[in-house]
Amino acid sequence: MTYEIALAGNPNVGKSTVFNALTGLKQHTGNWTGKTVELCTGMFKYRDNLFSVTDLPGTYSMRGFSKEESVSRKYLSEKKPDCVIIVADSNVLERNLSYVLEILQLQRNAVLCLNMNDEARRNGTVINTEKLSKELGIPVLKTCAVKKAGLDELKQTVLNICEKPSFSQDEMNTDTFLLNNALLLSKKSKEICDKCVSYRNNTKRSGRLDKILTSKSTGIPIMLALFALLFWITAVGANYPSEWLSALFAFIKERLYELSDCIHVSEFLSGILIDGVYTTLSWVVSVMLPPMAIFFPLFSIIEDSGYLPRIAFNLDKFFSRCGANGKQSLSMCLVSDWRYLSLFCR
Ligand SMILES: Nc1nc2c(ncn2[C@@H]2O[C@H](COP(=O)(O)OP(=O)(O)OP(=O)(O)O)[C@@H](O)[C@H]2O)c(=O)[nH]1
Ligand SMILES: [Mg+2]
Repeated sequence: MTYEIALAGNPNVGKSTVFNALTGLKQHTGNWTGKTVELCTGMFKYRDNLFSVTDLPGTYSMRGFSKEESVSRKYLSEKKPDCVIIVADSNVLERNLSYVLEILQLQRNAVLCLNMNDEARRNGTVINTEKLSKELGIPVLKTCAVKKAGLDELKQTVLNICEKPSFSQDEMNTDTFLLNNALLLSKKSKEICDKCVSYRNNTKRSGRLDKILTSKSTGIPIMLALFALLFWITAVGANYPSEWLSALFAFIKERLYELSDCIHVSEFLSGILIDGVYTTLSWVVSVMLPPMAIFFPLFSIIEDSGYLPRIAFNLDKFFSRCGANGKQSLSMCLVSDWRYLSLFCR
């Protein structure tokens, strides 16, 4: 049999990582929001069944109007896949649950995949999957997609749902189903989490840190200071290796002149090769390589720390005034930082 399944959930919860782990493809992943912007489909085989998986762009609600939001909403409401894998970040389940509840309004043949279980365990967040499953009326399981943990159980659960769906598409249009939905939605995310999730103190500490990094008074100054520091370290730090590389290339250039004299290369040819090709290449390498070698590792550290989605959140209000959204700030930041750096380092 061939079944159609979809991966849905909030941005940056690991949908594409689950997708890659299931299909063996290499869909773009990274620690900031809004990487997947279009539908991406792949296949995998499990117990003689073929599954066509669609990785949906991450969204915060069904009511948004950005391109990614409409792509996901349209797919879930019109395409009606055999099963939806709803991916949630176990560390911030309460925040993720409102979208889970919205998806369940449209599609009950679903499984909740509590991803990033490794981090949740480290932070002391304990989720009672049985209770949560009862509350939501769908299977719930824990995964760690980067380590491919929990994926066999996920595939088996998906197969069970596809073979024996809890609701047929017709049933999902009946009054009983709609009443059931109303009951489910009447719970708020907090009420469900209070029953099913317990936290250790450091989760509260990280919540406090989150407030500082995203509050109006401190969020923007911290962000500006951090980027100024990043820019300064890159620009100033790159000058030293740039000078060393220039000196090294100048030394090699002298040797190349000597070599061309020695083997009697014509002035015209040595002009093209040494003054043209070699000098241009060595100039580009000595000017561009050092800032790149400093900027990108530093940016990766910031990415790994999970700060980028906070930047997107902080800037969302400003960007929305010109019809854009906060997620675009990251690509703009990368491009503009890079342009200024290459001018500055010259
Ligand atoms: N620690 C940990 N990190 C994970 C896990 N799964 C995914 N990640 C990381 O989480 C980040 C986001 O993963 P993506 O797969 O790009 O998330 P996404 O939901 O597709 O994001 P959008 O496409 O922006 O909606 C990446 O840095 C992944 O490496 C996990 O189980 N544990
Ligand atoms: Mg993605």
